[in-house]
Amino acid sequence: MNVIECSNLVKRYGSKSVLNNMSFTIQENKITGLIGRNGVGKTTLLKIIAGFIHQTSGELKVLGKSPFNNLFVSANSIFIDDQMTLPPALNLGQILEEAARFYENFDLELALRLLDYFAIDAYQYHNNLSKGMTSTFNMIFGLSAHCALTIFDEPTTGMDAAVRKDFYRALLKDYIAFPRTIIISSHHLEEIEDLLEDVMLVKDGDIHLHMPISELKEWAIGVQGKKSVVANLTNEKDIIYQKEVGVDQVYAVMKNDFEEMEIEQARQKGLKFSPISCNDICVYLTNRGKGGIDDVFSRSEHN
Ligand SMILES: Nc1ncnc2c1ncn2[C@@H]1O[C@H](COP(=O)(O)OP(=O)(O)OP(=O)(O)O)[C@@H](O)[C@H]1O
Repeated sequence: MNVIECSNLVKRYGSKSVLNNMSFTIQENKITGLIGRNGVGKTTLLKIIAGFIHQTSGELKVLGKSPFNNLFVSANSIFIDDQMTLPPALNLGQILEEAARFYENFDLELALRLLDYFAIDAYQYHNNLSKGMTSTFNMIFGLSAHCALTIFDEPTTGMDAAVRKDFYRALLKDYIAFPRTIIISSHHLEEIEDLLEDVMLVKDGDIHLHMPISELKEWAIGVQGKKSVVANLTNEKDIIYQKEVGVDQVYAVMKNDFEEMEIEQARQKGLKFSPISCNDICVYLTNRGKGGIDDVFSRSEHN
């Protein structure tokens, strides 16, 4: 079953177009990573899915319903980010108790055990928490809600490395015990890739790539060697990244659609092949085409 069905989704803020004709589906009980550069529209998309804001046009069904202002979607989904506003008059323990009354499958016992593990006092108030503790509490809230659709928008903001690691482990353990559809947006693909089943890469207001992480791991290949030999091999291929690595030597990254035999022949001509991490593939694919940061400095050095 598809938990999310989205076709030709458009979102504009005034004259600014953020999502352009986006179409995709997300199946039930999968963990999907939403990846993209700053400002590409990840939060906008997630807020539309959660029913917080309305799309400008296009069709969106979440759990079979149009999500905007829909009580069924609200009761069966949760959106966690670092801007969550929770009742200021209630302490953390009381907030969790109230949440347990709203969300049918809320695991209050788990929430209290996690609170205790992360040394967060249940009598504290949300407004008084540090940045990292706020994210940790929000994560506990989102995890314990056990909603059919759970959305984490950059959930680890402010968390230290140890807490981040614990969070991902808790998420995985809880997902195994209670499978559900989870979307995580993050800038740290390398940290979450072991958790993910699918990756959705957003670029220019559209889904640039949507595939299982296992396929993404083999999607690209790096080749290094003499410029003319590399050029011969990569002729007519879409190079997604290239840099000079010495005198007459170049390193290039491209989609891996080579036959085994082509690679073997190229090796015999002195070329070296290497795998590319999922994180690097996403960085290369979402490059803004303005060169690297070094170019900014080399231009000012030349002035
Ligand atoms: N309420 C709003 N009014 C006007 N523009 C907005 C509004 N919310 C977001 N935007 C703009 O829409 C674009 C996408 O923002 P969004 O927060 O969805 O990006 P993002 O991919 O989540 O970014 P980041 O990775 O930095 O969190 C940005 O250019 C942002 O300035």
